[in-house]
Amino acid sequence: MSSLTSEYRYFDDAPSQGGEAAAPAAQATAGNDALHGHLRFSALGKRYDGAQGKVRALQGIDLTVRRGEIFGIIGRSGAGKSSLLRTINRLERPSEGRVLIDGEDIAGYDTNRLVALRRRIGMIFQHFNLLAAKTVGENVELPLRVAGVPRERRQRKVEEVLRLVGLEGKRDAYPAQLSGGQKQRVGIARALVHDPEILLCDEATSALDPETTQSILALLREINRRLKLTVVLITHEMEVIREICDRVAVLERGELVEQGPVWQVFGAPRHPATRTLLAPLQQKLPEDLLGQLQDGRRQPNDRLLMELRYTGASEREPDLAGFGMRFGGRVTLLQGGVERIQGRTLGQLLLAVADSPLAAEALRRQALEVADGVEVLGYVAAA
Ligand SMILES: Nc1ncnc2c1ncn2[C@@H]1O[C@H](COP(=O)(O)OP(=O)(O)OP(=O)(O)O)[C@@H](O)[C@H]1O
Repeated sequence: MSSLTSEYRYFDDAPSQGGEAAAPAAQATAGNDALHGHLRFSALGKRYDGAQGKVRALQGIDLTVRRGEIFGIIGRSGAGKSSLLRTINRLERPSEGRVLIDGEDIAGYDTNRLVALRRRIGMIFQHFNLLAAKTVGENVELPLRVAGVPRERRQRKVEEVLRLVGLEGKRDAYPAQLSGGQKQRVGIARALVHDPEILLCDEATSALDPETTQSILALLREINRRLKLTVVLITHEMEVIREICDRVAVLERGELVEQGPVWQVFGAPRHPATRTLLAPLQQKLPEDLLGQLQDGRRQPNDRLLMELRYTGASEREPDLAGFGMRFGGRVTLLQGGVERIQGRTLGQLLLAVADSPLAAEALRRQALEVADGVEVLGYVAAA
């Protein structure tokens, strides 16, 4: 769970001569361009001293986030997502293992280097964390002020980032006068004022309605492409991962249980925890059909129900004419659909086949020629 105090401290804990503090880290990574925005966790573990003893929040995490990708972290509540995210900017200190940013272990960083590191890593939050008594412009300007950036440069930067997030006219507005989506745009603008290499998103769209979520995701994608920013996000909204992430990692009880390209993990989830998380996206057999389902054919015109799955693992797309030719008889699409994720076709189709000369097993074999996976569910009476 996020702690508000430490989030505010994020913008606040620079030493008074903050402007000079950026130098050491900048020097340390200079000449290492290929690695900018690159992130690696190595045998990472995190324990907390909880009220009932030690809580093991993370263990043995080995994970690489590549430069410029949008990387999602999912897991049920308490799986360790926030803990992992917050080790990247050392809002949390690892108990074991290492976090390497641009190839460098951040464990030994002193305050100055930590401040410099946090300027290279922007962060946005679920509840935006804007200061209510300050205008949009002042909120965005705050990290620059803390860093001791001269006034004129601050003004220029604030204008630039507000334009980038589509809030040109809102500089003098107060947060209370903004919609949720606009507030998150302010949060994004504030996170970008130091031209970071990495952007951390902590449930950034979870407080927003679906339409606003879409517009914020579009903005994040645009920023990722335009600024070549590495984005790491945690979310409980699987649609967010599907919409914008390149790769995804699944945490379960503090362990990394699955990772891969989104099309692969979503198309064919291997770990039970992943399957549970993705279950809301899966279509279930409609109740009326479930009630009628029988193992064998009782009447000659009973219909065989088959579920065809497209996992993205092959080039296959649902070939409607092919269904008719291969299965014989009448083929009806009862439910389902496919979508394109990262150029792959993923989805499920529930088909009913009536009056086919083929038996169930022969139909299953035919179906495997036109889909990545098939399940014969049984028979139902003719419609
Ligand atoms: N400051 C803390 N002190 C003690 N235990 C903590 C602390 N922060 C997190 N934990 C515990 O560590 C575990 C992982 O928590 P974490 O917040 O990282 O999970 P999460 O996946 O982000 O959960 P959520 O989706 O609910 O935010 C949980 O058991 C949590 O109770």
